[in-house]
Amino acid sequence: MKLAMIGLGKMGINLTENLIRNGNEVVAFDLNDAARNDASTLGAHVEKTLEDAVKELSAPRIVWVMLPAGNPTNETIDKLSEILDQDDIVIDGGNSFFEDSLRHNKILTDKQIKFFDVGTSGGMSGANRDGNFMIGGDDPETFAYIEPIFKGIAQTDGYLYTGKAGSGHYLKMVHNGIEYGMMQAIAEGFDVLTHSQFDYNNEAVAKVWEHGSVIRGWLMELTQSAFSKDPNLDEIKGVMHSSGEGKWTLDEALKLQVPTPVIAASLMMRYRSLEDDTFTGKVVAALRNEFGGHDVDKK
Ligand SMILES: O=C(CO)[C@H](O)[C@H](O)COP(=O)(O)O
Repeated sequence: MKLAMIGLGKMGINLTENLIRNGNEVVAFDLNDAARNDASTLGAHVEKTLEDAVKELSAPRIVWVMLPAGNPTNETIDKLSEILDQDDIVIDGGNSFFEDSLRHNKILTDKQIKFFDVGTSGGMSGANRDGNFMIGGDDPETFAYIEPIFKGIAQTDGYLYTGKAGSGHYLKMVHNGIEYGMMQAIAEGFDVLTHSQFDYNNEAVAKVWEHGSVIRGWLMELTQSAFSKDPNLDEIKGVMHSSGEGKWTLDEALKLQVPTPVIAASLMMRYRSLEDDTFTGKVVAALRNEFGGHDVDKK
């Protein structure tokens, strides 16, 4: 099929390669010259504006938006709602907040443009080959029309049409909440090992856990990969940034009154990691000193 890829960052460029490898024709657009050159090298037809990229397509035009969540995606979808026609199709494959996707769905369906909110998992390598896609959208018939795209670029059984608009990004949000908890647990386990009386080799431990253990999986493979490059992670700081999905999952859990202590704690640990020293820590240390005479570390 022929489609436009809007956004050629880490995910968009890999999806472009995956789409082309699977027989699709890609018209690619990004503001960045180097990214457009990369896409051209991969065999995409590149254009310098969103409007020109869209003009290269024929009806029903399929436009895949692969931009950071928030303003870049919101502004692009607003613009697409102006330049696309009835029955054209917009796919948002980024990590948009599902309520933004519900709003995008309304803006586009008011103009009879079809919208699919697609959670994309598997990182850069999954975007490039055998990825994972969670696809929401109100129109199952249009999904059947675009399904061959996903069949080609996803791992076998690696895509799911989840029904109503918003449900794809909602599922990806919860997926990322789970991801926070799983990574935090792996990290805490290695922290215990590092502080223990035994002399473990982190990479060897990750490797053995990959082979037949209950906790094997891709995250463990990535753990081994990281330790193979930097055995004790001496070269990096323990600062854990976040892009919002863990917070959205927790917000939603609080709204629904569903207990999610692991995801909550994982998110708090990320926030904690952004601070060298915390006022909370000072207060607790001062109180321990006040009631129990426990030592405090002085600057
Ligand atoms: O969706 C992803 C993986 O599944 C992205 O890598 C996302 O950025 C991860 O979330 P965070 O940046 O908050 O760790």
